[in-house]
Amino acid sequence: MGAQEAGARTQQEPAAPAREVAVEQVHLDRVYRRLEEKIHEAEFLVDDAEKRGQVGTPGALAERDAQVYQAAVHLQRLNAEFEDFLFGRIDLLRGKDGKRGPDGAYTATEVAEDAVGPGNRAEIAETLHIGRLGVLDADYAPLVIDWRAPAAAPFYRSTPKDPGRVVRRRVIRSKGRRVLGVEDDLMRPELTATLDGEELCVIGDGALMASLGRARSHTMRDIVASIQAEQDTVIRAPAPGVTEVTGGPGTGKTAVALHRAAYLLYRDRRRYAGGILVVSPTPLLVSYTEGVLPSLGEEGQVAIRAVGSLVEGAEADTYDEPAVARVKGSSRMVSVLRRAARGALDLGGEVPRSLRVVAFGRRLELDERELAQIRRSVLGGTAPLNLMRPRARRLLLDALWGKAGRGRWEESARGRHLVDPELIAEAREGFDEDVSIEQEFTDFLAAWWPVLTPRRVLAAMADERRLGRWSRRLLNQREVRLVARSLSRLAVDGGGSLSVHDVALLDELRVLLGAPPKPVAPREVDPLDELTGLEEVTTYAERMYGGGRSRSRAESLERERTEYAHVIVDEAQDLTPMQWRMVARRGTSATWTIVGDPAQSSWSDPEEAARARDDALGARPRRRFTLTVNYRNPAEIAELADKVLRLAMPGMPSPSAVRSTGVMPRFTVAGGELGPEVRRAAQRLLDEVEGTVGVVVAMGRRPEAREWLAGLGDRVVPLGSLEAKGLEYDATVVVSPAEIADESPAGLRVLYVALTRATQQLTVVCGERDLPDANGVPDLLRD
Ligand SMILES: Nc1ncnc2c1ncn2[C@@H]1O[C@H](COP(=O)(O)OP(=O)(O)OP(=O)(O)O)[C@@H](O)[C@H]1O
Repeated sequence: MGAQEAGARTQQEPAAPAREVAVEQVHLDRVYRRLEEKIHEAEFLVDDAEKRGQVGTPGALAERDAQVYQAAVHLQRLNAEFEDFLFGRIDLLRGKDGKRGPDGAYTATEVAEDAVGPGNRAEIAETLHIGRLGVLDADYAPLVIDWRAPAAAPFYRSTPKDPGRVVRRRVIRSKGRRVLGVEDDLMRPELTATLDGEELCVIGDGALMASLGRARSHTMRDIVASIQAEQDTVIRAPAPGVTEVTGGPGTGKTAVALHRAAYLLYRDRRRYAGGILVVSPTPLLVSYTEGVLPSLGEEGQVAIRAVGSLVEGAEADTYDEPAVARVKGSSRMVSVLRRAARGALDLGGEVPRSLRVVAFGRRLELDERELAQIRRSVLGGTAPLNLMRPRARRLLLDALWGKAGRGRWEESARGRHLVDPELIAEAREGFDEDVSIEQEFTDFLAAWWPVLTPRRVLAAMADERRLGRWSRRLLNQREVRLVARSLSRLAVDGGGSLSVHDVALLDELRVLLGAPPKPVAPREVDPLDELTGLEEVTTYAERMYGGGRSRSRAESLERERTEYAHVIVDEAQDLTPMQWRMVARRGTSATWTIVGDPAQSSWSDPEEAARARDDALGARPRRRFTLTVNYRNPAEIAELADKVLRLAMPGMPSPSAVRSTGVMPRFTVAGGELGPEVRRAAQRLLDEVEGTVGVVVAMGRRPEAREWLAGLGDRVVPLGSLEAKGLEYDATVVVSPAEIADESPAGLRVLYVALTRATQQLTVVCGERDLPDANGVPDLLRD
């Protein structure tokens, strides 16, 4: 259903809602009765499965797990008492053909020619209930259709303009086993449709509005009961290549991306057992969204990671100042790091100028010139630095052997020559062994070609002079100073706190250095891996019954995983070129879904980022979609934010807000100190809304903001402007628009993000720089 084109509603008699709730209650009771039957079966199967498991053949194991899986799924669903296990229903006209799909529903999407009779009268031919999981009755008729099944698509796609077979679309609200209410949309108001001889009635104001009005909590909810047609097209888009989605704030990009992950797993579980990676801009957005997939019944195969946590063992906990971030994120860093990796060979303390060893009773020496030549020759290759080390060692030994050999040759002139190649090879082997274990040789190698870690090289870049050398003609002096200073918080070995942008640099260095891989425990051979479509069996069954062993196996597999079958990038407009490279490494043969909004980009050079994104995606075919409706902000807030959009990106269309609250944004001016005014504004909003209040300040103000708001309780969240990305609150306080806008070259776009976080109310507090007019409206928000 298009949000703008909600289906018509007719006046209903007063008893109708209760009657319709009772009708749905009857159906839900049937569903639960069926699930209870399945539970009894399940208990028997689990019991039986344990016995089969002891047989231990792959076939028996597979069968056991398949049985346990079926049982486990139903048990889990029933016991979890999902708030809305069953949430939808569609009443359909007869379709063109009489074929049924595997879920028992008719497959036709077009209406049969004779489905509508004279006087626009029609009989409902099929009623389908849609839920989080498919349930069949004992005769294999569908009691509930899985929301991702093709038969459920009309629930999301049908609009009054293009209704297909749907006459009435109903959203059912339930809690546990109790139906609480229904909301209907009529897709074919011109019809007089009957179901079992009774006229169809239409209840409520539509599900979408009901859901949008609800108070927000600290976690995102799934939107499975009210996905809109344009969103559904994205969720169900074919997997191959790249699906690119753009849309303004609040158009559901994040929600759609997460539902798409669940959909892809449903459609092709075997392929996506390779893992789906969701890259999110901040840890806050990760914790805000990570509940959605479990609520859709999917969690095992999907990793939601902040862009600063993509490298194992490197968890970013700080943000760089915009000017530093701008350099660290730029693709110029690729060349800087390449030079740094090579230059870091001289980091091993005092680098020896010559190599002296004793072998075959002689003193052998390689001088500075000879050593430099060997190094040049090794560095002529393209292998990662640490992986070049064996070759460097070999060339040193060759050179030393050459010298030892000359002496031998001289001896041979006195009649003791070695000409037999086998003897020569033997002598050489002995020579290598002798030299390699000599302390002088091993000490020399450790200092002359040290094993380098990414962190150590990064820390070495904190030396301004050294970094200046490595970035000659790539960075200017000021940029060198900024980067070096920001890295000075790292210890010499690279230990210490990392910024979000450092992590992409570390990942690049990891590739350049080829850091020796950590020894990994051999992966157990799992007979189920060989069997079509049964991967989920282990996941579920083990989660339910397997206990510690299986969980730790799954966790360790997840940790080992560096490549994914599908990569979803949320807030893609914010990835820097260096971050694109890092993400691309995790999906070299993946299919991709990328969602973002250029108008919300906090990256200063969008064109550079676009080039990096093109490189990351390569020649994969792209499919583009635009989402056009803002489900988050009321029109009053969206209109205010539009003023900043016009300044930040003139000509950029803004999404249309789907609802209006009649409550205008409020403006206040802090006289002198900001703190007391911000606290007052937050307190007032706390009294006015039920859920959360976000207080957005410039990044540099974060510590102060925490103090201003201390003691107001956990419904209030202080946030830096960059941390507000993707989040939403019932009400927001935006503190000093001018400060936020001035903080970086992309400041106006960051301000646009800050202004579009509220679902109900917005207060803008002006500080010294905002130049408020008589009504307290800052200059950036005036017409
Ligand atoms: N079809 C829908 N039904 C109900 N709620 C919806 C629907 N689509 C989106 N929403 C709600 O609208 C809000 C905005 O969604 P979401 O955060 O996914 O938007 P976004 O496009 O990612 O926004 P931004 O670009 O600002 O981060 C969320 O609360 C989401 O649950």
